[in-house]
Amino acid sequence: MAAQAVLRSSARARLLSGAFCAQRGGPALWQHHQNQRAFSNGKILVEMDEATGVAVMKMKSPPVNSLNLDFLTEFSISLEKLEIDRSCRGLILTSAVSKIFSAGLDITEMSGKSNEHYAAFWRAVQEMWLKLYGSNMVTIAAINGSSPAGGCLMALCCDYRIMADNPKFAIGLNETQLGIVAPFWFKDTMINTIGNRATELSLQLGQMYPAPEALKFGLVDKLVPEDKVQSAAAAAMSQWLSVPDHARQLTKSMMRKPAIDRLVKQREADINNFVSFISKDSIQKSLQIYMDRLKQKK
Ligand SMILES: CC/C=C\C/C=C\CCCC/C=C/C(=O)SCCNC(=O)CCNC(=O)[C@H](O)C(C)(C)COP(=O)(O)OP(=O)(O)OC[C@H]1O[C@@H](n2cnc3c(N)ncnc32)[C@H](O)[C@@H]1OP(=O)(O)O
Repeated sequence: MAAQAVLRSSARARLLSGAFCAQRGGPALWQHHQNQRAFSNGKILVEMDEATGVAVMKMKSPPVNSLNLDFLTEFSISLEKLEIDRSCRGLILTSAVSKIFSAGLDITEMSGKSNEHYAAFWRAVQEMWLKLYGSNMVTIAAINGSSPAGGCLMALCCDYRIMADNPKFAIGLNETQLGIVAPFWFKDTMINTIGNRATELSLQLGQMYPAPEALKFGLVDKLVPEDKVQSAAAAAMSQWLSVPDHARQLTKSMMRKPAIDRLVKQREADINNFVSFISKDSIQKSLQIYMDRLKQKK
């Protein structure tokens, strides 16, 4: 895919230079055990089944798998490593943290930091989206917990979503509830999944949907009991992998390329937009109020 080609160069350069690995105290090498391979960079664990060509990526950044700069960098590099591995055809994205898929973007990365930091953070968010939404692999989200905002975006980037059938777990793009605005590419990803009107309702209200409602709304494709999420994802994966890769990949590209190209074309403008928006005093105040409420609910 065009966007993949653009993206691959920078992440691959970092991957090959080992800059990221050195920063983490050593290269994230594959560990082999029978038919399994695994690597971990700290916040992400990847287990690959060589017999099926399916990798399971587990987010393990407690307490809530919030997407900070370190996490996003590890995520993109791990994904790139799988993308360039020809034996890997499918990816199941899930969480190793109980009851949480991902709490979305780390709010502390968007509060009280320098403009340079906001720009680096937003570039990393964009990169995560470009890589996951544009992946050539079959991607299935095994949503085993709550998944607000950026966590919902990650799930929406996948080709298929299976969620634990627990009404305590909710998913949605709730940005307006924080007093912030989901950018156009978050919106495009949701429109491509549930359509324009449902997206407008959902985004304006900043709606979080408990699992059963998320299924009705089309935000997720299937609900299964909590302890069956991984096995259901594996079963769905084998169905998806029965389709010839080249035909499925070209079809995926046809569906997603317009949205991907749109961000690729305006990447720098989107970063500048984010920085000027997020650094406003009124927005910083809204985020502070939201964080205070989160802490007070305990
Ligand atoms: C014009 C437009 C132009 C450009 C764009 C402009 C704007 C930018 C748009 C940015 C898009 C933003 C996307 C996002 O993802 S924003 C993040 C949204 N996330 C949330 O709202 C989630 C909030 N969290 C929760 O609801 C709950 O924590 C959760 C996930 C349901 C788990 O609940 P629970 O198990 O009870 O855990 P706690 O609430 O007690 O949380 C534990 C601990 O984690 C801290 N925390 C939670 N979420 C976050 C987060 N997202 N970032 C940072 N920290 C988080 C929480 O405060 C607790 O911390 P403590 O120190 O008290 O233990």
